[in-house]
Amino acid sequence: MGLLKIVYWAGMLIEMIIRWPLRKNWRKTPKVEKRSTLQEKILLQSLALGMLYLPVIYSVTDWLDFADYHLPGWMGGVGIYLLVCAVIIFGRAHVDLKKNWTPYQEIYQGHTMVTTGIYRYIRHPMYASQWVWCLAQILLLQNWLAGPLGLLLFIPFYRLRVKGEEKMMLDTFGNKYKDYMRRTGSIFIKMK
Ligand SMILES: C[S@@+](CC[C@H](N)C(=O)[O-])C[C@H]1O[C@@H](n2cnc3c(N)ncnc32)[C@H](O)[C@@H]1O
Repeated sequence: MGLLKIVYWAGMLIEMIIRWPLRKNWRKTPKVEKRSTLQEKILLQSLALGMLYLPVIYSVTDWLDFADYHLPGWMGGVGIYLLVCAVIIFGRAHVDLKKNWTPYQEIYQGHTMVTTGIYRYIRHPMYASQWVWCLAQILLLQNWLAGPLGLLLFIPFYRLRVKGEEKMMLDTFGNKYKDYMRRTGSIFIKMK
C-alpha cells in the first residue's frame, strides 16, 4: 500500500478512536427527540460506501484500478495536509461537543447546547471537517470511484442534514439557538 493510502487509513483510524467513547454513550443514553428520516439514513449509508467501503476495496484489491487517475506528487502532499487539518478539526469538535454528540438528528435527555470552543466560531465543525476530508480524499485516493465519489455523496447529505438539524435545534433551544446562529457561520467563521 502506498504512502497516500496509508495516510488515509491512519486518519480514518484516528477518527474512529476519537468517536468510540461518544458512540458508546449514544447507545446507552435515552433520547427525547429523533428526527432523522429514512432518506437521511439512506444518504448516510451511501456516504459510508463512498468514504469507507469503496476506499477499502480500492486499497486492498486491484478491482477498481481501471478507474485510476494520476496527479502530480505535490498534490498528494496537499492531500496529506488537508487530511491532517480535517482530523484536527474533527478531534476538537468532539472534545467540545462531548456527550451531546449523536450520529443522527436527535436530542438526549439532559442535552445541553454547546457554544464554546470551536463552536464559538462555527456551528458545524464536524461537517466542516468532513468537507476538508472529502477534498483530501480526492487527492489521496486517486481513483474515480474511491476518491471523488465521497464528495459527490456528501453534498446531498450535508444539505439535508444541516437544514433538519438547525430546525431541530431551534425547536429545542429557541431564541438561544437563534442568537447563536446570528453570531456564527455554518462552516466558515462569520466576518463582522
Ligand atoms: C453529528 S453531530 C454534528 C454536530 C454539529 N452539526 C457539527 O457539525 O459539529 C449532530 C448532533 O449534534 C447535536 N448538536 C449539534 N449542534 C449542537 C450544539 N451546538 N450543541 C449541542 N448539541 C449540538 C445535535 O443533537 C445533532 O443531532
